[in-house]
Amino acid sequence: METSAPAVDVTPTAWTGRFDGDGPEHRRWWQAVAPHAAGTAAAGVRSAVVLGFCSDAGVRRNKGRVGAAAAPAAIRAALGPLAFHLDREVFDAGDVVVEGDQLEDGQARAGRAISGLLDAGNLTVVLGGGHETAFASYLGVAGSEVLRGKRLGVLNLDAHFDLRDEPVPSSGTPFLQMAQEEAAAGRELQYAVVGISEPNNTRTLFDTAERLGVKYLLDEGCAPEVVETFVADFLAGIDVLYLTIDLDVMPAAVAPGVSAPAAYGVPLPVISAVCKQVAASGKLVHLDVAELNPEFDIDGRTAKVAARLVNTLLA
Ligand SMILES: N=CN[C@@H](CCC(=O)O)C(=O)O
Ligand SMILES: [Mn+2]
Ligand SMILES: [Mn+2]
Repeated sequence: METSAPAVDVTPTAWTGRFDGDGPEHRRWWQAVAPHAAGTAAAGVRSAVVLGFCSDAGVRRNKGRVGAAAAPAAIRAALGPLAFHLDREVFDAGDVVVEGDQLEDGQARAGRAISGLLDAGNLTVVLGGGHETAFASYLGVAGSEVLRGKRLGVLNLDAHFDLRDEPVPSSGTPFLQMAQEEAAAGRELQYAVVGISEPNNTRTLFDTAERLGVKYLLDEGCAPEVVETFVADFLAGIDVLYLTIDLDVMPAAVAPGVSAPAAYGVPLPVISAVCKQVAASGKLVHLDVAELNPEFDIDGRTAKVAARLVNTLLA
């Protein structure tokens, strides 16, 4: 399958990692990932294409701790040394960079790049960026042929609803923006969230979630079997899935490198199980990982978790 190159700001740079040999038995991510423009997909298995979204403009607007613009490079650095056990090819399309406060422009450009990659038959993986990444992802999926006539579901693993009603878009608004776009298109957003922290979402946000018919699980209610049933029920009502992981869904000890670390959080094994479940569903068309802030990461802990989850989702 031929893949077409999206228009991005930064073309892929070399990936690095430990070298144990050139043979496939020694292969690590850094040896397996090829620049997107040079890639062709293996027959039968969708290629994955990684795209960075270097942005913390939305976090800044949302009064958070900025630094997520450096996250795509940090996640690539954490992925590079991992042993490569995947059956699919992986390409790197480079980065879309949000300059200054030009968030809407960056989201639109990333959206076009994602749509092109989806239309070429790829599984797209966006490395955010603050959670404003999610609206870029939505633009990409909604603008793609993969959605035509299909029921879209957005599954967010997050301590926050990100349904803020604000005068300008930010990292706190993407899912309300999606709901508004879907309504304008005569559809209803199918939005579910796993890991909501009650003390970190105001009554207004719960009311908005209720009004929009958002399905959610509180962090304290995320027993493994409960989460599995919740995700299975959500998957049963949709055709195509966009999965977004806000790393602050996990406890601060696991994911310290975020704008808003979680006091409680959903354990990594539960989040990992969700990733396996959605990957096995056959409905996943697009995913992103958001809110990593390398400035606050401890020993690359959060970047390693992000890399591990991306690896799980593509396996
Ligand atoms: N993407 C982040 N969203 C959260 C941040 C909360 C916080 O900074 O405490 C929100 O807007 O609710
Ligand atoms: Mn969050
Ligand atoms: Mn979020």
